Amino acid sequence: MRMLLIHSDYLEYEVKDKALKNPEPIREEQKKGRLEEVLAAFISVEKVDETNPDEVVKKAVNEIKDVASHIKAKNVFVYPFAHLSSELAKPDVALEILKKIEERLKEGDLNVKRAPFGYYKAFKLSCKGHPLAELSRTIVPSGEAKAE
Ligand SMILES: C[C@@H](O)[C@H](N)C(=O)N[C@H]1[C@@H](O)[C@H](n2cnc3c(N)ncnc32)O[C@@H]1CO
Repeated sequence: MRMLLIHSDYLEYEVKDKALKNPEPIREEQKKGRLEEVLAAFISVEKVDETNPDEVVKKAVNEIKDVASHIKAKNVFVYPFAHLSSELAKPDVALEILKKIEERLKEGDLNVKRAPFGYYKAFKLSCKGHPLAELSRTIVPSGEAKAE
């Protein structure tokens, strides 16, 4: 899994079109979304994650919580983003993993949204620019060497 973490004044998105034949079904109110003072987690789920989804979910949640507490962000946006890797996991596996990350984060005291999966989306972001405002993380199941 590859994550790009951006601390932003806000993140807003608008669903434009289907990017998969069968995108995640969404309600009207999910076609647009916005959070203020947010840690945006742009996530590419990778093939290697299919070997142990539960472990990568746990590691991703820990990383996101750790960064959120350091930058004192109470809002997190889980954002499916297929552009951080050339070895993407299958969509059905990726969606399940992203849903689990959202659920686990919600168990804590963070306010969490997840952007819809399987769509082209317009989005606006306002990176804060402090030293911890732009971070990336590579997460793999243990026992898997990550080819650089
Ligand atoms: C396109 C761009 O504007 C938008 N932001 C986009 O990326 N859309 C992606 C994700 O929502 C999702 N998706 C499919 N596979 C994956 C995967 N392995 N990991 C994460 N998302 C995935 O399916 C869409 C097409 O790849």
